[in-house]
Amino acid sequence: MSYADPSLEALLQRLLTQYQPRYTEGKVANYIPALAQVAPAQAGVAIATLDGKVSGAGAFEQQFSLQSVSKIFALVMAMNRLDDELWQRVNMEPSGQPFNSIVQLEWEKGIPRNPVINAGAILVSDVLVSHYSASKSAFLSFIRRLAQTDQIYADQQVYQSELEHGNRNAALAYLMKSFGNIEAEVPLVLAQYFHQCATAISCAELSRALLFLANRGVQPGTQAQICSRRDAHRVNAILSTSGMYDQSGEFAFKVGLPAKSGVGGAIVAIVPQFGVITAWSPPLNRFGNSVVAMQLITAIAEELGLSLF
Ligand SMILES: NC(=O)CC[C@H](N)C(=O)O
Repeated sequence: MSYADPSLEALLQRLLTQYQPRYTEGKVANYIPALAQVAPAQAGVAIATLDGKVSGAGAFEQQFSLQSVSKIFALVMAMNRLDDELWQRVNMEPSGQPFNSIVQLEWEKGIPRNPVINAGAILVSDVLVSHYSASKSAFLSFIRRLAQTDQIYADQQVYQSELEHGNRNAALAYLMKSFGNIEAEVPLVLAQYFHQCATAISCAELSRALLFLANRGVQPGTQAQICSRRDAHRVNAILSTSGMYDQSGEFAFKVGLPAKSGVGGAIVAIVPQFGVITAWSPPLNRFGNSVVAMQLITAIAEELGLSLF
């Protein structure tokens, strides 16, 4: 049982009422039928703070498709198994390209620019398949442990839809395999990646699950060391420069927090030493980032003075 902070709740409610009507400015992801069916006029927002409180407004307890935000959890799991070897196989630079771009990967000989574009995340999925037994359930157990609930599953409809329409991700995976940068069989790696993307989670659960990144790798409450302090720093650095795809520069300029978006409509922002904000609303802008979630997080960071810079 967690408690809410009434003043944060009032702030979230006010901003949600102000920004939710702007969902009409975006378009729900339509690259797979399972996501194209999601109703657009929805939004939720939640803040988990290091003292264990979770405050929310709107549909903050409703689950949505985690999509690219899953790349954070997979990356932490991979970092827990590989040290420098990981950073020889994937770079740490912003890409300046759409998240599923292929050209750059060919130029750069199968080494993805960073672990949060699709190519990099597929490589990270390869590390999980190769270094964890039962890697799909290991991923799910990791998120459940962090979110402190067993009510998190991979949505089978989304998973099937991803598999059936995954040609571009398959192209990225086979291209990396041709350069010798993927170890396992490509279908296994893609199944792992799509399974991660298909995770269904709520704003409240996601905010709670990522608190360790705001707390130098330690999960507040249990005090468990989820990753090293150095790796928490590294993940936040990558999210600051690359987490919002080719809108990462603008996001740093306007908000100034490590953040990650997903085409399910979620954006999560890490506020070191304070907590984690998750906003969700399905319609996306042309970069694949949620229109309303972007506005909500920008406004929250501004009102609470959360920018790191
Ligand atoms: N940006 C995203 O959320 C991309 C995830 C999506 N499943 C894909 O691989 O294309």
